[in-house]
Amino acid sequence: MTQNLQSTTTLHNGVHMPWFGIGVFKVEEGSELVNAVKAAVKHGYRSIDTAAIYANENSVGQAIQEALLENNLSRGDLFVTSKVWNADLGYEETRAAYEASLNKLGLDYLDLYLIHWPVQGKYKEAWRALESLYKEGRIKAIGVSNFQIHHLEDLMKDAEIKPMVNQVEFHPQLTQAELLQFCQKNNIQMEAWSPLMQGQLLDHPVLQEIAHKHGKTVAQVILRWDIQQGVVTIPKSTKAHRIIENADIFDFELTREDMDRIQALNANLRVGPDPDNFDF
Ligand SMILES: NC(=O)C1=CN([C@@H]2O[C@H](COP(=O)(O)OP(=O)(O)OC[C@H]3O[C@@H](n4cnc5c(N)ncnc54)[C@H](OP(=O)(O)O)[C@@H]3O)[C@@H](O)[C@H]2O)C=CC1
Ligand SMILES: O=C1CO[C@H](CO)[C@@H](O)[C@@H]1O
Repeated sequence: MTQNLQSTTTLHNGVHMPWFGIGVFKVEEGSELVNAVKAAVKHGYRSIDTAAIYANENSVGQAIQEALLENNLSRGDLFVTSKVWNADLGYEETRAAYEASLNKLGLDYLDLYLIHWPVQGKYKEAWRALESLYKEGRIKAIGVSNFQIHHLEDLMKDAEIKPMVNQVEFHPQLTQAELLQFCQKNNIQMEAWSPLMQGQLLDHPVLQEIAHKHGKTVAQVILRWDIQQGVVTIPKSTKAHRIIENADIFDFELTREDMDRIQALNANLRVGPDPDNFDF
């Protein structure tokens, strides 16, 4: 299936989204972040995932500008995602939050803009704002994050445009089988956040055994497992050698048995908040 780091999935509106990207949660504004994003682009990454709440859009924007120049790329070569934070959910508020993110990033459009969390009673107005920006041609694709099946069903009752992406916590201990099936049936692209479970899975014996068999690292096995089952993945690292390592997953294939063994590690364990029970 996926051939290389720049291979894309086609969203239901025809937009091409890379299967692989870099996430930048918990990386503050500054040179460490700028260098990480630049290293990623230099080594072939084309997708960057940030959010207003990460408070690092200025540095992401700086890195994008420098990376485009240094690698002789144009804006259209990159796929940039940001997210509207909970405090800004509302028609006017969300439109204003989009402008604020664009300003910080120094961009005139985003490839993907997501509702970060399904705050009850708030996400439908925010979705209307995303739909309006999309229809005005200001965003290439719109989606949601941390939506469970019932949130998606509720949103789609009133939505004019179906979400193109749902970005959720997804790793071998939280395999989200029902949600994945629902999204695939509805042509909503699943995207994995904390794909490495924030580093907590790297010494898992089953994953180590599979990694050893393929001459790969555990991180590479997990990320390969994502894309082999049609899930976009965005591991975070600020270390150049890991940025390179994480992306080096296009020269091997997990067997059906490997895939099933990883799937069987599911324990419905989260590192992040439960979308049905969060309070922020
Ligand atoms: N929509 C949402 O609600 C959320 C979205 N996200 C997005 O998903 C992205 C990824 O998730 P995140 O929570 O950052 O966690 P990840 O699962 O990507 O894990 C990141 C951690 O693993 C370490 N790491 C990365 N690669 C390797 C490697 N090859 N070997 C060993 N350790 C490694 C990193 O350390 P180091 O940097 O030192 O290499 C870091 O500590 C975020 O950055 C963000 O963009 C995340 C959380 C919530
Ligand atoms: O993406 C994320 C990381 O930051 C937030 C907290 O500050 C999380 O809640 C969110 O899911």
